[in-house]
Amino acid sequence: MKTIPVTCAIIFHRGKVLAAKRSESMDLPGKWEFPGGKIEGGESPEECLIREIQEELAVRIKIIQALSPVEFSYTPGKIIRLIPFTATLESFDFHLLEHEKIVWLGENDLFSVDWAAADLPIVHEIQQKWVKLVEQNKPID
Ligand SMILES: Nc1nc2c([nH]c(=O)n2[C@@H]2O[C@H](COP(=O)(O)OP(=O)(O)OP(=O)(O)O)[C@@H](O)[C@H]2O)c(=O)[nH]1
Repeated sequence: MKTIPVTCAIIFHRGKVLAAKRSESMDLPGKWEFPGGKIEGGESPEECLIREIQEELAVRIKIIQALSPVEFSYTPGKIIRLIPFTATLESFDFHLLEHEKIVWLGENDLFSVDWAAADLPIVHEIQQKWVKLVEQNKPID
């Protein structure tokens, strides 16, 4: 069975987290996710995630901490290992280079979008740890 490692960023800003809607040209069109992508040869998960967020949203992030990875299969014979990290923003000028739209979700609307199935355990973990994560993912200045 092939396992594909995919990183994703839970970007905190002003007490909310960023969710991104996959566009028609992507897999799982119309589903919501945490932006990120597949690890490419030789890079660490953190290097992958910083690169993917630049490529998809044109912003720089600072990685803060790892959450629990999720393994999920959409297609027989293929497993995605989704590796989440919380992060803060180091630049703010978003350009949506792949996604259809983004929204910022607070604690009470975490489940208001149609998440990709693999993301649901991550959203539950975020909800459980919400207060601590908001505190730990505040910019220092
Ligand atoms: N980035 C990302 N991918 C996710 C999430 N949840 C989830 O099921 N996936 C799935 O993970 C797979 C890889 O994601 P991707 O398409 O963003 O990877 P990528 O940018 O490297 O794309 P590529 O296929 O063009 O090289 C896709 O099948 C996607 O649907 C998520 O929260 N973030």
